[in-house]
Amino acid sequence: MHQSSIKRSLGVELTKSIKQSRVLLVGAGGIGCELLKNLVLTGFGEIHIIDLDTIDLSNLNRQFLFRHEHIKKPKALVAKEVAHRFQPGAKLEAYHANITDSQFNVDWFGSFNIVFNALDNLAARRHVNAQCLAAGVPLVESGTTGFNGQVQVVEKGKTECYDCNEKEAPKSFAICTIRSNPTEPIHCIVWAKSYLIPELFGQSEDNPAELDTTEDADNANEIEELRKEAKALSEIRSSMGSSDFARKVFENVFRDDIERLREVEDMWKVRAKPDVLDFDNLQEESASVKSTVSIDDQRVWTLAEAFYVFKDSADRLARRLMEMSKTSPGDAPIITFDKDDVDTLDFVTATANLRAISFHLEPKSKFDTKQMAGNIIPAIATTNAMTASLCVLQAFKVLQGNLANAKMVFLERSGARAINSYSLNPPKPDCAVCSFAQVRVSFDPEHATLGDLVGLLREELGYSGEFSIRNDYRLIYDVEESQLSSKLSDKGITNWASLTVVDDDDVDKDPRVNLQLIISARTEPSSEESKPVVLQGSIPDIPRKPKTAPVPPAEDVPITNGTSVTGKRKREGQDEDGDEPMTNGHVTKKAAGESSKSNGGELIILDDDDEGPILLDD
Ligand SMILES: Nc1ncnc2c1ncn2[C@@H]1O[C@H](COP(=O)(O)OP(=O)(O)OP(=O)(O)O)[C@@H](O)[C@H]1O
Ligand SMILES: [Zn+2]
Repeated sequence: MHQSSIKRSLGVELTKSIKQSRVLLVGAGGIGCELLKNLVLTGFGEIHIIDLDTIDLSNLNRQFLFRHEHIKKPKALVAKEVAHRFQPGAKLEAYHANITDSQFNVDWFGSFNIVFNALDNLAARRHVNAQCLAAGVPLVESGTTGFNGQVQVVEKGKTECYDCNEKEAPKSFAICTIRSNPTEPIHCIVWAKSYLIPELFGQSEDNPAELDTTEDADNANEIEELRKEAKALSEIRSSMGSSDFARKVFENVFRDDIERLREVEDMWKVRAKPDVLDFDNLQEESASVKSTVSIDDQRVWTLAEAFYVFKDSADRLARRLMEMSKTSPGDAPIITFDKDDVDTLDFVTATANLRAISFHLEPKSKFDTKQMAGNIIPAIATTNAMTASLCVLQAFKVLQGNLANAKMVFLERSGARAINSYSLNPPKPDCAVCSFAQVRVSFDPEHATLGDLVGLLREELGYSGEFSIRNDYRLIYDVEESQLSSKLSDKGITNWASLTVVDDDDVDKDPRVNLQLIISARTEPSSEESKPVVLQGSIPDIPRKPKTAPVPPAEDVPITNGTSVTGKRKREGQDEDGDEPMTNGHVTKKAAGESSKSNGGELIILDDDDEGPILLDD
């Protein structure tokens, strides 16, 4: 958009603050490329871009700033160079670096008006969240998976932070589901990939990550059964190389095992018993299957085809393993599942489908199996583009100081609307990440000890009871600590370290909220009388932890734990269809031809050729 149209749409005031803003963009991947283009074209005054990665062939389909000739070059630098061409007057700065590096300290974060996260991992997101809270800089957090997208505005003391809500643990499946009672195709795929392949060709794992091995009552019997079967399979394993190998595997898992399960009558009251598969029948039926069938990855194979691929891939893997033992005798060779290793993918697709058919579940194509087994959710350029635009719309509210109208926005396909937005919740009072007080402390790296720091907390900040000090990685001090004379630098505390003091006193003693200590190395030379650890600024008033969490205002839709993208969260009040009650957020369309109203305030008009302008009045 031309600058004068922007001024007309957004108003003089907002256009001016956009121009004067210094913003940081963390991540120049799928969302980052789109966002950078938006920021540059909207006229943001100064944009700093950071990304630790280099460009890969697989990025080119959606990270549109990158071309073939850029492969292996740093994303941040290329993104800067290419985006600069859109707006030659733009002031851009690029860093090919990790955002968690200590050079990007709190003061550096504090030099920006807004930070945008366009990251792909929890650790970096958490880090930026914490730094923005410490620096008091607003953060626009975003993420996408497939067709889903999410944008969240975070401002210390005013909104929930990224960590106010617990994040969902990676998905794992109960052993009994995988082993005995698969009810979805994914259960068969996980069985093939995380159980059968390791047992036959790899190292039998006691605790594969995808299996929940907690020994509760339900699982205990299964674990016992599993051990018995593992033994049978390891005997089969020793027949590898003989012409019987595939038959032995097949008869173990698709005949004997299924027969055993069919006898557990209780299991089949509400669903059909699994079918026993017959090796000889299928051998006959598969005689006419083309030897190239496994190349056909889009079409779901028939039972006979799956059988053919099973036998063929089992033989390929067995030959490979024997070859490997010959070339490196002594080491026990193993083959593990890799979605890009065709032999293992063929084996997983074929065995998962044989199992799916046996349990009356839907078999999957090799292509789908690859996505599911590799936990791949394809990135979708359109979702990234829409999410990046929503980030900019939210940034406008932040710049206008209009947080009351800023929103948590979700893009989704399942609900009635593609875009849903919700008022921002106030910070969770018991969130250890954002409910904190903060002090700055300078220290003399050569002399300061843990005792000096603990002394400062006791004497100047009034900590009398039990408390502990930790950093992101470990405990530095607690009441049992005896090494008070160790130097802080020996404890890994360097310039710009951030430590958290946790008041461990009982609730009845009215413990303080967490205290964040930002520690910087002293710049002026130490004199004889200067203390090794010195509080900067005045003594802060550290609030007490709330006893019970206050109820959020009634008009807000509470946002709690669940599934989504930036933090894998789901909203309370959302029913199974994904239709949630809407409160404030809504998207309305303005009749085509109506003129755009520019009040420099809350209305944002987007031009849409087909439908007329779209008014986002959120
Ligand atoms: N700690 C970090 N510091 C700087 N940049 C980071 C950090 N962690 C992740 N990133 C960057 O964030 C970007 C996230 O983009 P995106 O989700 O599109 O991932 P991708 O790796 O480019 O693509 P995909 O994972 O889908 O193949 C990546 O370019 C990645 O290098
Ligand atoms: Zn929080």
